Amino acid sequence: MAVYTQVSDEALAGFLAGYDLGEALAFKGIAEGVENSNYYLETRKGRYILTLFEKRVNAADLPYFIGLKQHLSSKGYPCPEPVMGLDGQALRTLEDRPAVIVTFLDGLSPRRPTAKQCRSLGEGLARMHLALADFKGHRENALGPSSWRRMWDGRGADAEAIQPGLEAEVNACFERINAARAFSANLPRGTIHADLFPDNAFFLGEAFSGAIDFYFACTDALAYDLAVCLNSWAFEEGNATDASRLEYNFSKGSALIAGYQSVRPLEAAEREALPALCLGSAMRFFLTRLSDWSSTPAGALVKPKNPLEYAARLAFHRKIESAEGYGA
Ligand SMILES: Nc1ncnc2c1ncn2[C@@H]1O[C@H](COP(=O)(O)OP(=O)(O)O)[C@@H](O)[C@H]1O
Ligand SMILES: N[C@@H](CCOP(=O)(O)O)C(=O)O
Repeated sequence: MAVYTQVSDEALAGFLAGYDLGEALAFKGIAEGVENSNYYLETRKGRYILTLFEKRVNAADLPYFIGLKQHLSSKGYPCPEPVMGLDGQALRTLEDRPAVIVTFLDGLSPRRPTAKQCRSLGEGLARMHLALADFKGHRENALGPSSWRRMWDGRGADAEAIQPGLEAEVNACFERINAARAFSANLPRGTIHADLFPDNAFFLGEAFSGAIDFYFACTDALAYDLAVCLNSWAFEEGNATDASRLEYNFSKGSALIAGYQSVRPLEAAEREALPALCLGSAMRFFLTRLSDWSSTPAGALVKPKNPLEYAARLAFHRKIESAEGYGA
């Protein structure tokens, strides 16, 4: 579960005294999530999420993330809205951690997204890109292409240990990424979510109702965000023992791209870059998962995510030559 920091009753009461929310009527740790400690909070004013930021989030980035959510909320985009304290600040301290309260978002994260939900998600992603077009904040993508080689160096044996032959496969993918123009091309850039997986998107029925967890958001190619979503929404989930049988679901992928393009049509250069961007974003999640997999001790509170699910995606993308291969 992802509650790394316990909050005492006294600390919570003292913290809430800094807001105009009243006292807590309900306060419960949330099991989902892997990065930070999240609590469900209810007061007479409404329902909220209280987040305490743990070690992987750089405290210096927090004003950027808060500003981004304020910007989206001010445009009516459905996302958690930071709640200000009586001093006008959203970012405060609780149990020696940076902490924020944000509004609670209704909706459910799909376990197995349908093609209709993929289309709606694509629309929601493009609307997010447009709503953020005039956001002034800037943050480099700390997990962008220049970090991948560094993350991979020295990890070949870890990869071989989970699947013989994987080191050579990953090296072959790096050759393909290095040869691709996508990462140096002048693709349209802007503020991207960079982690809009199904567990970070909410739906009411088939309709996208909002996005959460903006803690990887950064300035990067807009089509890279679409590639992250194709990876996380359009592959049929396998299980821990048979991740190699994951397959691209053409109907879901093509619905996601169509939904995106119904709001923001892709430029020719973005279409051309799509296979390399999909390969690159699969590499990014493969590498962070491989690192977590190798460094998480057995019996740890949070179960690391399976890197083989992303090795399967790498193998798929290496064979795709054009955007048509994804149903674009
Ligand atoms: N604003 C919100 N409204 C409703 N539920 C939320 C909200 N923010 C987080 N949650 C719940 O908390 C869980 C963990 O949040 P998340 O931001 O993904 O955590 P982490 O950054 O630790 O991975 C989500 O899966 C969701 O169930
Ligand atoms: N989406 C990433 C892990 C990040 O977890 P989140 O709970 O913060 O979305 C992955 O699946 O590897």
